[in-house]
Amino acid sequence: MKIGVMGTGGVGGYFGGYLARAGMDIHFLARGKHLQALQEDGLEVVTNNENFRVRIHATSEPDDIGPVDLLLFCVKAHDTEQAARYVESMVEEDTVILTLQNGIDNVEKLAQYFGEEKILGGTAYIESTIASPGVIAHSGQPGRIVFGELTGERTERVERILDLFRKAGIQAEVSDNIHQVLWSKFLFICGVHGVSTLSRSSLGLVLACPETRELLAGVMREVESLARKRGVDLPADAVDQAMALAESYNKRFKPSMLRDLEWHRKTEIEALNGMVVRMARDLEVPTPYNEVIYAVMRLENKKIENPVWASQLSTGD
Ligand SMILES: NC(=O)C1=CN([C@@H]2O[C@H](COP(=O)(O)OP(=O)(O)OC[C@H]3O[C@@H](n4cnc5c(N)ncnc54)[C@H](OP(=O)(O)O)[C@@H]3O)[C@@H](O)[C@H]2O)C=CC1
Ligand SMILES: CC(C)(CO)C(=O)C(=O)O
Repeated sequence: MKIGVMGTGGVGGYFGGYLARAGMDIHFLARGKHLQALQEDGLEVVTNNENFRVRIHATSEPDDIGPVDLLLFCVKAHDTEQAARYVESMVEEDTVILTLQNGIDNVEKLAQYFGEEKILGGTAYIESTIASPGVIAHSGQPGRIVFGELTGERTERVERILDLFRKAGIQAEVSDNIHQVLWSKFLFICGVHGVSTLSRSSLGLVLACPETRELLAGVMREVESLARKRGVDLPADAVDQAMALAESYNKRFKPSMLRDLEWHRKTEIEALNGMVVRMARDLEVPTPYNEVIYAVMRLENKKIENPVWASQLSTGD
């Protein structure tokens, strides 16, 4: 099976690295200094218990790769549409596209572009990032993928992809209700990413302060109300489950949105709490906590995207 990776970052570089090490026919799209390092020195994956470097085919030209059987979609949610246009030449009739991104509208965006029948929903449970050009650093538990057909069917293509992941030593499972999986994770990360980033605090600190802990649960409850209004079949105790999951994380855990903010990189706020606010307005679901997070984080994104404007309004007489 010929595999393409759209976005060789924390997620694409980690899982793609394992697939490459297992000898799979895999091709990576990257750019800038990261691409140069990948081409010159290979891809290095650094984890808690093992480090490895593997020679890979990395390029910024989709035409150099050509059509693939499986395309792993691993860019930030705000890059989904540009990336979809970019990889057009890699997608043919039987190509399967598996998104491992955070957010709940990536499937829909990809389906609009390529057709729903090509898309598998998925999510990654992992803490990983590009530590330096060519190097993916991972921490915490081994990365895990949950994915499935949008219809919930256990198809032959899903079995083949599961087999591929497992042969590469990647923990993976198939869900017969991927919409529920995506919404449960969305509820979790809108709370955890939103409150940790707003307060510039690790998850342990957020949980240790009663007020931010209540804020965290409140953000999650708003997402739960929205999901129920949209008819998403979340478990009855979705918020309790998400809070228990938050408790199970390392106390020093910093979500990727907080890391992005600290490194002055555009955050995924539009695809997370911003998405909640927009959908909730249409459905008349009150989401005041999410609105505050969105307003503050939207400003942060504007400052990152337009530093000259930000400094003109911040300094001087
Ligand atoms: N990292 C994590 O621990 C987790 C992340 N996720 C989710 O997975 C998704 C990916 O996250 P993550 O891997 O951290 O993101 P990264 O920013 O680390 O990786 C995305 C990569 O895609 C590259 N890219 C984007 N557009 C193009 C393009 N047109 N051509 C070539 N390269 C391109 C980016 O390059 P550039 O930097 O130049 O923009 C970047 O290197 C997000 O939705 C995230 O929320 C989910 C679970 C955990
Ligand atoms: C919360 C976590 C680590 C789940 O894997 C995540 O999705 C992220 O930080 O982007």
